[in-house]
Amino acid sequence: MPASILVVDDTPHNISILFDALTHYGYRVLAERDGKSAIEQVRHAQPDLIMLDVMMPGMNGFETCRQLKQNPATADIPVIFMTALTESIDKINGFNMGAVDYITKPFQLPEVLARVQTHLSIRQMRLDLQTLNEQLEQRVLERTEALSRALTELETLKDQLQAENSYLREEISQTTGFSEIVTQSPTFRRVLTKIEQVAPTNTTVLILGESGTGKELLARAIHQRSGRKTKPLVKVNCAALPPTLIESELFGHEKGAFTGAINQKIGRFELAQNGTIFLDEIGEMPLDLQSKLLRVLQEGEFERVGGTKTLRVNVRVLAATNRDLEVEIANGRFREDLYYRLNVFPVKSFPLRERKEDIPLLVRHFCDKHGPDLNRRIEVIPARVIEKLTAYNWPGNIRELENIIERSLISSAGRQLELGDWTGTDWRDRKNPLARRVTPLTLEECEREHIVAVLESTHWKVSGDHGAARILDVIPTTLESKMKKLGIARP
Ligand SMILES: Nc1ncnc2c1ncn2[C@@H]1O[C@H](COP(=O)(O)OP(=O)(O)OP(=O)(O)O)[C@@H](O)[C@H]1O
Repeated sequence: MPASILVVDDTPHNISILFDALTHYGYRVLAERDGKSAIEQVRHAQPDLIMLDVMMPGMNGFETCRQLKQNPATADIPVIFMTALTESIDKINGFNMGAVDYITKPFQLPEVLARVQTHLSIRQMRLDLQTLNEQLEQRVLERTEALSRALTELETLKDQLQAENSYLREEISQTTGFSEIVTQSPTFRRVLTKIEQVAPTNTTVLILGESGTGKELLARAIHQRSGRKTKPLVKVNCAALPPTLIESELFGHEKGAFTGAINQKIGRFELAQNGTIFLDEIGEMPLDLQSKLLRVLQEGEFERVGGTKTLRVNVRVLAATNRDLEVEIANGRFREDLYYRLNVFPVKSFPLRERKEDIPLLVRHFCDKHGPDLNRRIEVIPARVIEKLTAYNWPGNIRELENIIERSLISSAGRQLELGDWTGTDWRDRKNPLARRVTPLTLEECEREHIVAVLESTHWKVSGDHGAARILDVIPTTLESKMKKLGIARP
């Protein structure tokens, strides 16, 4: 569509010149002879450009322009003023009215055409820009709406996930409250409650229980739940160290303190400063060292081996044993005062045979714990596998179960757990058929277990001052005949 131009001039001759020239260049030309009718025409024809004479009878060009610019429907149409060279007018006033240009009469047609073209292109560009802006705004609006919808969905999803998360956390903490300790046994849960109560304090805890029942796990849980958790948890296994080395391991030594002490050594108590020390197998601690340990427990003070300087430490002590310390005291192998100092808060970790309801959970836990390393993904744990595992008495407790599951994973090629060649018989059964039975124990089994435990604690010494017969309060020959009857023999 050709651009339309309105020419407003009270002189017909001027109109005619412009009409001819502009139509010649393909523009559509409209004409008016006064300001008032020009405003009418603009309103209804909406031309692309207005050429407006300044000096007109009635309403002059400036006033006509002012009124056009006041009306939002016509304000955007560019106005070019036409003025005779002889006329003295205030051109600035014209620009203030909103005009874009001036041309002078008599017309220099090439100049007129060039100016008309320029202003029509500028107007076209402005219109294009406006359309683009509108399209852009529309798109931004659409995107914002789409985004705000997506955001609403995300918010809902986030709320759901948060709810789910807190539910899961609650469920986990309801199961144990300790992410790494697996149990659903009410008895063991009571143990965990005790752990939870004592953890934030500085109290010494004595963890009792058979080997492999998770005593170390409980010690770690206490440290983790204490105010010392960012400080070290230092473990000392008293059974793993030769008695002669325990002292320097615990308290350190000075250079030259004994043959082989080439350098000064910092002991574990110093390493555990402001943290926790876990004395595993405390029953194995040599008697002569027990008084030194008692002093650290009571005063927080000690000297390095070969040293004279007294060192002070702030260390919380956790100890564990699978021995009956009271029997050890009776046998003169454990200091009574140390026992009372350690036994402030005893916690008993139960043997697996007394919490067999945990077997399915533990089996699943160990499949997940060791499966990835062995490249196994167990999805099915058959009921017959659980039944067979439950029928067993687990003398080695959870550690033994963990080993069996690790071994089973190796022989399970598919997604189902297989026990392989595991027969479920205790190696001790070969010597003693009585132990094959699962709990509850018969009176005779109970008697046998007790006698074996006491004999173990006396290193199989039957008679004499520190012998088992004295502890059991029977004469040695009676004990010997009982041992014979129950099939108890020194290993
Ligand atoms: N309740 C449990 N949940 C998950 N794993 C357990 C649990 N109890 C024990 N375990 C695992 O069984 C193994 C033996 O546990 P731990 O070393 O704590 O026993 P312990 O009583 O300290 O043994 P020991 O007296 O021989 O030192 C560890 O690998 C431990 O992670």
